[in-house]
Amino acid sequence: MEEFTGDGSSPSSSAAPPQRRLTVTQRDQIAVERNVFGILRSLVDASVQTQEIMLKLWRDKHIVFLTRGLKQLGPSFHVLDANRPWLCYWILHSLALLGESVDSEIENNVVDFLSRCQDSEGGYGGGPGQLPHLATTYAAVNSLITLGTERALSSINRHKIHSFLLRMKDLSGGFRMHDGGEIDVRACYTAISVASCLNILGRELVEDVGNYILSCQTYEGGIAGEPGSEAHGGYTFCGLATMVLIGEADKLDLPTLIDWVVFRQGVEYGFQGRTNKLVDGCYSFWQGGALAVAQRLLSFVDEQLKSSFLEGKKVAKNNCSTSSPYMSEGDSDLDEHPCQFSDIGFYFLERESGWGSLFHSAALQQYVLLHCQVPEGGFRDKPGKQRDHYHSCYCLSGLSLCQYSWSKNVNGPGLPMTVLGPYANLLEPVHPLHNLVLDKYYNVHEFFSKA
Ligand SMILES: CC(C)=CCC/C(C)=C/CC/C(C)=C/COP(=O)(O)OP(=O)(O)O
Ligand SMILES: [Zn+2]
Repeated sequence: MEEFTGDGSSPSSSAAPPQRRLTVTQRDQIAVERNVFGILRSLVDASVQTQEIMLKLWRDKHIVFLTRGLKQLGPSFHVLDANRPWLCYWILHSLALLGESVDSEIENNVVDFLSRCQDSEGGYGGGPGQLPHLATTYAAVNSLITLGTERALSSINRHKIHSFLLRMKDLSGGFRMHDGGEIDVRACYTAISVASCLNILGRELVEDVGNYILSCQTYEGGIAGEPGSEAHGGYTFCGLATMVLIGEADKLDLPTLIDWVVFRQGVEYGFQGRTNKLVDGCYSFWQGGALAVAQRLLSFVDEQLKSSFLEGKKVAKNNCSTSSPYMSEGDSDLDEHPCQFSDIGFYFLERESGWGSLFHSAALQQYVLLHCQVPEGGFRDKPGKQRDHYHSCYCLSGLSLCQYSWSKNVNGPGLPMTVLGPYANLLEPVHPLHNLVLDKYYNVHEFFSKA
């Protein structure tokens, strides 16, 4: 076989120092390898570009879809007629997560519309003149907090809402959704969340609600809507958040609850709402939110694991005590200072996340961006389903939780490594107990702490 030197000159037998020689086959091999390397590199580049495109958050399209929804809320809008405060919240909160604010005309329309939904005896109904309901009260209050202006916040009749919440309180400790309505964990959460944000949370509202929630934690570890029912992600979030807001999260069986929630993340990377059901984008918030809350409860989980190990049994569930582990010394006199309960949610934000994310947050972002995001704007439950405002709100809320899930503090910066896709995907951070954009929460906390 003819030989070639490595630099292409003729073979030489002179006394010159021996040069490394390559055979034709070797040269061909190098050429082929360079080629393959080049092809691989362009494939990798192309796939990075494709990924950047596929994993891109289509902000502008979402903003158009959401804003259009808000403009349709007028008197001629009859779809979801009893749910219009919800539509306001889903849309306004989604826009706030995207860092968008609404113009003053829309803002005034929303404030006027919600004022017409406010009952003269307190609370908000699903539309003007409708029965006040806890779910729509939560949606209306969160909408007004998200608007955040003086006009929006002062349109809320806090004292009347307080009477409405007291009227919904049941002897069991739980709350009814409306006069004569069902008692469930959703009602407890919406009542306590609203009272906490409005700085009207006192002992009379808190009394025994913890015991009611404890009676809903099931053998699986998750929380059901009512005693004896099946554990569900929506109620697990509501139950856990309520327990934190009243300072009693340590009474839940936290290790089992966390176990149940983390195993709800499926092979599709999304979360399912309950055992053996399909994954759905909205559980990115309900289940992801429960874990975002739980990751700040490390000290209680440690305590429970230690005591269950030492005692060889589960922690007693009804080990009631009135002092809250969230409060600083001297805060125990709650009867004289009932509004200190409202500060629990505020100080919760200072609790550090001991573990980092408890779920696969990059995988969940992939599910939301690739399978739930509709490129024309909006989000859906899963491929094959239509986009809607509810799924847009909870997919975006879950996405935000993922992006900040490795930050030590809730208001720490979103770390580039934890944002899947381009960094421009980064959303605003949320208060995980209320699902309000953090700045909006700080604003309302300050506004009503003077009251
Ligand atoms: C603040 C507030 C009002 C919170 C609500 C929380 C929430 C989402 C509760 C879930 C209710 C529920 C049992 C849905 C099951 O629907 P399904 O059977 O259609 O869905 P699945 O198959 O995913 O369980
Ligand atoms: Zn859903």
